[in-house]
Amino acid sequence: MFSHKTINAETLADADVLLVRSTTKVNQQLLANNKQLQFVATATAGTDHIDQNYLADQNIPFISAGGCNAVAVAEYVLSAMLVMGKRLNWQLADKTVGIVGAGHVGSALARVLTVLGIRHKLCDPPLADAGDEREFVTMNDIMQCDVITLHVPWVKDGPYPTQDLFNKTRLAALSDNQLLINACRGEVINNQAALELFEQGTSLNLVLDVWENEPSINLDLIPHTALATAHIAGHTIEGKARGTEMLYLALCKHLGIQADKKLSDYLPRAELNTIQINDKQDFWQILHKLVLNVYNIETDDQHFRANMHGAEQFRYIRKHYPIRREFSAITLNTGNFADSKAIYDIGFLAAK
Ligand SMILES: NC(=O)c1ccc[n+]([C@@H]2O[C@H](COP(=O)([O-])OP(=O)(O)OC[C@H]3O[C@@H](n4cnc5c(N)ncnc54)[C@H](O)[C@@H]3O)[C@@H](O)[C@H]2O)c1
Ligand SMILES: O=C(O)[C@H](O)[C@H](O)COP(=O)(O)O
Repeated sequence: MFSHKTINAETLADADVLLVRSTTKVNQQLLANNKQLQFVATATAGTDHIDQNYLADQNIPFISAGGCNAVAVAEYVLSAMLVMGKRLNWQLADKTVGIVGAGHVGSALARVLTVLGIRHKLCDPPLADAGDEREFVTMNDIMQCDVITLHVPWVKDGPYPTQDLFNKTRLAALSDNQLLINACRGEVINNQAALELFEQGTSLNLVLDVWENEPSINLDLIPHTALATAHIAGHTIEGKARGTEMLYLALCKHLGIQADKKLSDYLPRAELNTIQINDKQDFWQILHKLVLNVYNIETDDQHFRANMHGAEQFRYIRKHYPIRREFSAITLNTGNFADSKAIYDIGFLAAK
């Protein structure tokens, strides 16, 4: 096992299989001394750290763990919306959410919003052009939404680039009645442009989990953000374990061996495993309390602001991220609460 500090062309010279996460850049330089690699995989949804063309040229099979942390990111976005909705004095039920990128994460979020009755629109030109039958809107329509949340891969060129999707023009077009959330890749928002607009007095509501040039991010941007975290939107224990399980299954298949381990055998019981609902409160109060009980983005935000002074801290915060669970780890006693179904439909478990 290697850390980002020790993995290099020499240490990988005799590797047969390479399993990574997002901080290891897999390219010709890293694999320069290796003549025997048979399989590469990343336990992440994003693949921008992998030179897939190089692997294909070398006939090295590659897989990623698309979808492993989609639920985690959707829960992160919901927590952000609930916290920001309260700060902005919004009724979330009256707001429209624009989801850019309708893949695993965008679709998981759309499912949650559908259950909650929150209007939402999807923008995904690659899927629309490929014949996906869902209804899609343009970026111009997305720009009118109250909440805009980004779930695209980092793509530098080609027909659907996402780098700088939110350039200075788009950022300047947003009002202080809108909320922009980036939990995909930092390079999708031009951070320097955002900083310049803030310094000119814009009051954009910006939630950033991901940053340009991680881990050496632009520290000056942090105080201007409404909520800031260290690329942990997908870091539930379930999300990480699912990614590992996907790689394990793919590697077993590649090696022709029987997989005999299951993710469910390894997940610990949640510390806070049962919540009792007070059915005198209204649905949105209960939802707010439940979601923030399981994942309160403000806790991560405060920790980030207090400790984030440079690249080493960025890495440290991510590496030492506390155990975070998904709603599905928590059993609820909803008593006579009339809207229990919606709560279960966003992932919580019903007590037997
Ligand atoms: N912050 C985190 O912890 C975290 C966790 C998971 C994923 N991510 C990032 O989020 C991205 C999305 O994750 P996913 O699992 O949903 O990936 P995915 O591949 O399932 O979905 C991405 C979607 O974006 C669409 N897309 C591509 N270019 C687009 C464009 N120009 N405009 C609109 N849509 C476009 C694709 O067609 C696809 O449907 C990943 O690539 C990764 O970089 C971050
Ligand atoms: O792409 C992904 O899946 C996420 O960004 C993921 O959370 C990255 O996590 P890391 O590999 O950096 O721990």
